[in-house]
Amino acid sequence: MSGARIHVDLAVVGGGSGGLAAAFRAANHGARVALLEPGELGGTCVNVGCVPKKAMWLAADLGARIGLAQALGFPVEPACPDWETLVASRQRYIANIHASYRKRLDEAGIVRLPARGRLAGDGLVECDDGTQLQAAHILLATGGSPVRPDIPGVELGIDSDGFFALSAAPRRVAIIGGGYIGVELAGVMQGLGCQVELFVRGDSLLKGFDPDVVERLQGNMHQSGIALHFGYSLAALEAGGDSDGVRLRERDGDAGEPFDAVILATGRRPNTDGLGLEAAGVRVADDGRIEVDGFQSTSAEQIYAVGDVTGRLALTPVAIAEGRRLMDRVFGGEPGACVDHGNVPTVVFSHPPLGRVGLTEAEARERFGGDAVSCHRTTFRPMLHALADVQQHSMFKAVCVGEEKRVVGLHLVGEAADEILQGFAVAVKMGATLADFHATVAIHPTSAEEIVLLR
Ligand SMILES: Cc1cc2nc3c(=O)[nH]c(=O)nc-3n(C[C@H](O)[C@H](O)[C@H](O)COP(=O)(O)OP(=O)(O)OC[C@H]3O[C@@H](n4cnc5c(N)ncnc54)[C@H](O)[C@@H]3O)c2cc1C
Ligand SMILES: NC(=O)c1ccc[n+]([C@@H]2O[C@H](COP(=O)([O-])OP(=O)(O)OC[C@H]3O[C@@H](n4cnc5c(N)ncnc54)[C@H](O)[C@@H]3O)[C@@H](O)[C@H]2O)c1
Repeated sequence: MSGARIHVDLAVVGGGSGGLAAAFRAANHGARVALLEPGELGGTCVNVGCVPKKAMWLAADLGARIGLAQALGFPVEPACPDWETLVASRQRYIANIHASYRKRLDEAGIVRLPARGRLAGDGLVECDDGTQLQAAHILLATGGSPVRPDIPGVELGIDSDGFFALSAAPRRVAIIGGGYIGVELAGVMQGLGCQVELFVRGDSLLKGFDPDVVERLQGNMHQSGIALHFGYSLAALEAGGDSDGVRLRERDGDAGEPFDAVILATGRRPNTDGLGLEAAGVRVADDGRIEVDGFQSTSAEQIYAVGDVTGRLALTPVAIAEGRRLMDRVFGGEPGACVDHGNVPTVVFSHPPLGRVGLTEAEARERFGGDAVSCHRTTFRPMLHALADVQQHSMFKAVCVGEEKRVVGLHLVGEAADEILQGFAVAVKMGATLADFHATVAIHPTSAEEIVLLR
């Protein structure tokens, strides 16, 4: 392909969740599509995000269940998994996804270019292998990358990409950052037999989630043996001296004992470097994200962006939905097609998982006024944990508005919260009231029934 100029209806820059979904949908509408991806197909989610994370989470969850099984009389001993076997099975799963994408792209007639692209103006996309794409429409779906704090010794740490490249389990691990990734990796690594300490700047984990369920999660994480350090200000990473380890130095404090690995989970930023955005007239916000309107259009004609590069909700299903709806609009004859970013459910794959859909109590009070809001909570021990006499509790909370008690927020933490939330998200999106929940007969005995029984 090198040196060739290819004419297409759509050039997709980035073959992650959003780019692939858009490419398939556009091809389905009859468009001629080319997709540029210099790395593995599937982007962050498939290669260094949701998929490998969930594989490790499932393994950690299994480990906890071996302990529960033992308590119920099964003749088994909790043990750490063989890391190599676990990673090999994870990577086999991912290789199958790559193969499936390649096959689907070929079947859809989408031109696949293993190259990095940049905008060259007037509908032209230049690829780093010399190919030029002349496109009627261009979609930017370049995702994001981890950011590291600007401190001395930062290169001694690894980020989430580095976590997925580990060839063995570290014994002692420090994780910096109390967002999604910090919390998820803390639970995963503790569950896989590492000794985890989580260092957080603020006074709680998961800012933006409902504080009641977060507090319950913190209790469960502490119970599982994770050491939580709040109000921690990291000043530097230092080589561990005689050992191979890495020490954390706190601002105005001492460097502690060395860790075998330090994971920096301090946020992500959109991938826009070298994309030629300015010259093409694509406006970039101060924080580096590509600005788009509600229809995914950028400030430049016929150039669109979806997913993490737009810096809105950095979730795979959001990137996919944005890509599909955009292509329904551009090639599918649906001029009003766009994504409703309200009531998007999300789950943090902590141990146990924590999920939300809709507003937190504080957000509801601000939007509707304090008097209009009522909250309904339950805390309980799931049956399996009670049987095994494990002190892990679930907490479910509904935030309701008005006399009719419309449910505007649902916040769950506890076993199976990840699977329970999806169906209830449909109900919240449809405007269900607490009375609708009560009118639904419970499924007994389950954790989910606690939601339709909330008082
Ligand atoms: C550790 C981790 C766990 C996560 N877990 C979850 C989860 O459980 N659930 C969930 O919903 N979300 C999760 N996410 C978020 C999710 O992965 C992202 O929201 C999603 O991948 C965004 O998709 P995207 O298409 O915008 O970008 P990406 O999937 O990042 O794809 C962008 C692609 O663009 C390519 N690219 C970049 N620059 C260029 C260029 N110039 N030319 C051509 N190609 C280029 C990149 O190589 C990449 O493949 C997780 C993220 C991380 C990091
Ligand atoms: N289960 C999921 O759906 C899932 C999982 C992982 C990631 N994601 C997506 O990816 C996005 C990025 O995740 P993330 O965890 O990287 O970001 P995040 O914004 O959720 O968390 C980053 C954390 O790092 C902290 N931090 C930043 N700089 C720091 C510093 N110098 N020292 C100490 N702490 C510092 C922040 O206070 C914050 O708590 C999420 O917002 C989410 O949308 C989703």
